[in-house]
Amino acid sequence: MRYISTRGTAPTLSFEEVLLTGLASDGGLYVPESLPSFTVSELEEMASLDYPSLAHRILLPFVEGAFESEELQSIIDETYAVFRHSAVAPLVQLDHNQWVLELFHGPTLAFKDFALQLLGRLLDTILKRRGEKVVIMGATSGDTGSAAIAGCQRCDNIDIFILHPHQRVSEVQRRQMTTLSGPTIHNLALEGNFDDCQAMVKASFRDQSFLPDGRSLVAVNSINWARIMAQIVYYFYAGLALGAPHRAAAYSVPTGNFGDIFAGYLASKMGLPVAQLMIATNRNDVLHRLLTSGDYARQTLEHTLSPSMDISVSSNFERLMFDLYDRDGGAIADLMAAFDDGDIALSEGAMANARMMFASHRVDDAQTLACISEVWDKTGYLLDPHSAIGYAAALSAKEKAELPWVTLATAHPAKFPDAIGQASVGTTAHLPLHLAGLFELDEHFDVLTNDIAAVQRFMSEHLGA
Ligand SMILES: Cc1ncc(COP(=O)(O)O)c(C=O)c1O
Ligand SMILES: N[C@@H](CCOP(=O)(O)O)C(=O)O
Repeated sequence: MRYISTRGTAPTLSFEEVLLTGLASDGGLYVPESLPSFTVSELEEMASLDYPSLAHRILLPFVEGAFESEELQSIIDETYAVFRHSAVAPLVQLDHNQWVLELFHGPTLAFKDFALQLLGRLLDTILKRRGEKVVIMGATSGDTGSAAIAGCQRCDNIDIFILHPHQRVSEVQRRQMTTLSGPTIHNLALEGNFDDCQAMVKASFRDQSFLPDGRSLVAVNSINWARIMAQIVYYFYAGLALGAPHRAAAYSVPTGNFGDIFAGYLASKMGLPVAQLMIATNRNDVLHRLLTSGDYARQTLEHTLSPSMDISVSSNFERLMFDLYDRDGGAIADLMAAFDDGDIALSEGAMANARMMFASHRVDDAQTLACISEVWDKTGYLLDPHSAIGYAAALSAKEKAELPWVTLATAHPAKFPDAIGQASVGTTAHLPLHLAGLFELDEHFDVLTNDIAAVQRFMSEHLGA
């Protein structure tokens, strides 16, 4: 399997090379040159597989050349054995035709664990094999940070720097990152928002000259293909449980950086029957406005009750645009250059293609709280604010109400006690036992100004030998 850049001019890479990188050298994102796909009879046979076996079946073609079949299976088995639910990604039915896919049973209570527990293990194996040290740099609006640290802290050959927006993540999210300490783990609280953190990470990947010789950056954000790849699996797992390949389901996905929903799009291209992908956004609704108007216009970032989705530049949308423009890297390079300078309008053909698969819905804070409280009153099920946005969006799809809808429950409600409190449901969500002492542990983080030179100076001064 080879990987190509969405902007057409960077060299094609192997899986091992893609895992060890972030942005392509032309500024694009890597995608597989071609996708594996499954026939109806293969899908029928896959329907009986447990999560780790299904993951192996789906991921093996993507890692070709880097991992043999048995080695991959043992890494996958180890990865999902740390999840607290034996089904790994259980489906819970809340109403007629309404399911939630619980993606929060990993160590840090968010869907990020599915990919980052795996990525950490794949990276560790490759770095040991190559005898190399790398520097991990990531941006988080709350969940990627702790999942990346938890996933990669086993790696001997890394230093890890995670940027989060100062005072813009929940206290539980912050503590989950900042209490994971060690000489190679660095949490940087940036006096800015998530877009600033993400822009700094991307700029650092483009010019890595601030690092000492021999070191290079590896991404843990969804710009790294390995993140997307691992997230494809749970769409198959849910779809097969609900009758695929003979019945199609629709998926509602709380969306920020467009990585999770892009994995659903890939699942459909690989043969899973997907009736619709619903982009569920909070007030930061760039993608909802794009789908409605065709204009891809920047927006001032707002702080909401669903902080992990407080994102206005969705990295992975570029991967979808690449397909919408018939994989024409030159066209994407031109569009992204124009987007750097302002707003862009997508062609009618591209928008028509996008609307064949995607719908969108925007949910504000008041609607989020109303959804948490209505679902609690009706079913006794407590949604976190991000999952509530997904659920409210699924319910909004009235003309498709005959479909089975799967809302991706992307985080555990205990990560957001303030929002749950505001929903006045008369209950609280408890942290699982392994995090019960979170509020007693010491925190370690440095507050830095919103200045890339300051961040890069900090990094080069704090790199291990
Ligand atoms: C809890 C939660 N829900 C939804 C999202 C949005 O997912 P994506 O960025 O892949 O669109 C995030 C952040 O990525 C998140 O942490
Ligand atoms: N919502 C994320 C933001 C980073 O997105 P990623 O999927 O590209 O890592 C977070 O919680 O950190």
